[in-house]
Amino acid sequence: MQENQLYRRVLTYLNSLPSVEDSDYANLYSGAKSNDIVLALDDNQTLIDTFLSARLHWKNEKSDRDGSRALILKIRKKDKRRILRPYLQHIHTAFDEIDQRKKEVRLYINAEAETERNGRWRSLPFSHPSTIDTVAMDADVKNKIKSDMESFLKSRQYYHRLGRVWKRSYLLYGPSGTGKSSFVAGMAKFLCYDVYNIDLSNVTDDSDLKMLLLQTTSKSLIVIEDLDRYLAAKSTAVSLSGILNFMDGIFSCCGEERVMVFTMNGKDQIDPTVLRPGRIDVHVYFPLCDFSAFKTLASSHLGLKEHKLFPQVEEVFQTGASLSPAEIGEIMISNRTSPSRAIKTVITALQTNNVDRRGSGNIGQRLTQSLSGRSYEESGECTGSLFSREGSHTIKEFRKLYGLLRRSGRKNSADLDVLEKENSRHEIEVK
Ligand SMILES: Nc1ncnc2c1ncn2[C@@H]1O[C@H](COP(=O)(O)OP(=O)(O)OP(=O)(O)O)[C@@H](O)[C@H]1O
Ligand SMILES: [Mg+2]
Repeated sequence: MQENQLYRRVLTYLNSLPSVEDSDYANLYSGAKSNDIVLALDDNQTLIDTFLSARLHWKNEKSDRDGSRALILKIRKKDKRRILRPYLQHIHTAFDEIDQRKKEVRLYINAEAETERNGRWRSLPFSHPSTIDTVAMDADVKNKIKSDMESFLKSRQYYHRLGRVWKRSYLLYGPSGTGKSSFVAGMAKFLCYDVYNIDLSNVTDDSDLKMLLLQTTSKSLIVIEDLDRYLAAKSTAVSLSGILNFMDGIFSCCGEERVMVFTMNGKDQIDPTVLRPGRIDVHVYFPLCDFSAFKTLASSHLGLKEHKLFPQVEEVFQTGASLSPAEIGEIMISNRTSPSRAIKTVITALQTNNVDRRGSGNIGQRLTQSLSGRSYEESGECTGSLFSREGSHTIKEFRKLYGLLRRSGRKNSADLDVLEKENSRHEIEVK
C-alpha cells in the first residue's frame, strides 16, 4: 500500500538529467522561484542516461488499463552485473543532493477518494509566509518548542535504542486567530519537512485514513486541523478509534521520522482518551493577545519598539480586555501608514470588546460552556459563585479563576510534567 520510495527517487533523478530535454515530450512547470522552469518527463517517454561508460535506457510507462505508472530500465546484459547496484546507489546519492538543494517544502492535500492508483495525495509548493519567528508568542515557550524539535531531529539513535518509533506529536490549542495554523507552517519550515494536511471530510473511513498515512513519506509533518470540531460534530466518516489508531497504533508497523500536529480550539470537549498521557507528546496553549504579544505585533507590523500610547494600551489590557492576535494584526495592517491611529484603533477595539463582553455576559456563557464539559470536582461549586458575581468580575479575574481551576484539575491528572512560565498565559506541557 505504500508508495515505492525508489520510484519517487528515480523519477526526481531522471527529471534532473539534461537528457530529459532530448525526449520527444517533456512537461514544463514553473519552479519554486518565479523564474524557475522545471522539466518533467511525459508519460511513455524514453530517456538515455550513461554511467561508468554504460548506456541506460529508461521509459516512463503509464498503463492504459488502470493508470498505474512504472519506470522501466533497460541495460545491456554485459553491463548489468557490473553497474546495476552502483548505479542505483548513485541515484540515491544524487536524489539526496537534489532534495537538499531544492529545500522546497511541499504541501500535500488529500484529494477525494478515487479509483486512480497514483495515491490520494496532491501536492503543490508550500508557500505559506509564516515562520516560527513571525508568530507573536511567549519567547520562552517558542524556544522550548524549537529545542524540542531540534532534539527530535537528532534523536534517531536514541529512539531506536529505546525500541520506540522515531516520531513526535504536538497539540496546538487555543481560541481562533491566535496563530496555531501559522505556527504549523513555521514548524514545517523549521524542520524542512513536507506538510501532509489531512482533510477529514475527504476521508471515507478508518482504513482510508490508514491508507493516507501509509502514503506519507519520511521527513513529513502530518497535520489535522480543528480536530475538536470534527470529533464534536461527528462530521467525519472516521471513528474515534480510527483517529486513535492513526495517532499511535499504525506507527508501530511503519513510518518513521514523522511529526504530527493537531490543532483545536479547546480541549474541554475532547474525549479524554485522545489526550491521555503518551498519546500526544507536547501540548501548547495559544492564548489571546496580552500586552507583551501586542508589543511584538506593534514591532513587526508597525516598526514600533516604543510609543507614547503604549502605557494606555497596557492599562486596557490590565482591565482584562483582549482580542486575538489576528484581530489586532488586522487593525495594524489597515492602519500601517499611521502608527498612532493604529494604536488608538486597537485601544478602542479592546475597550469596545471588553464592554460588549461584560454587557452581554458572553464571557459567562463561554465559561459555562467550558466548565460544563468538566467533571463536577474540577468545576466544583465555583461555577455558581462565578456567575452570581458575573457583573463585578473583570474578564481577567474570570480567567485567573478559570486558570486556577484548570491548574487544580491538572494536578489530579496523574503524571504530566507541566512546564509553565510564571505570569505567562502561554503554556506548554511535555508528556
Ligand atoms: N500570534 C500571532 N502572531 C502573529 N500573527 C498572528 C498570530 N495569531 C494570528 N496571527 C495572524 O492572524 C491570521 C490568522 O491566524 P491563524 O490562522 O494562524 O490562527 P488560528 O489560531 O489557526 O485560528 P483558527 O483556530 O481559527 O484556525 C494569520 O494571518 C496570522 O498571521
Ligand atoms: Mg487554524
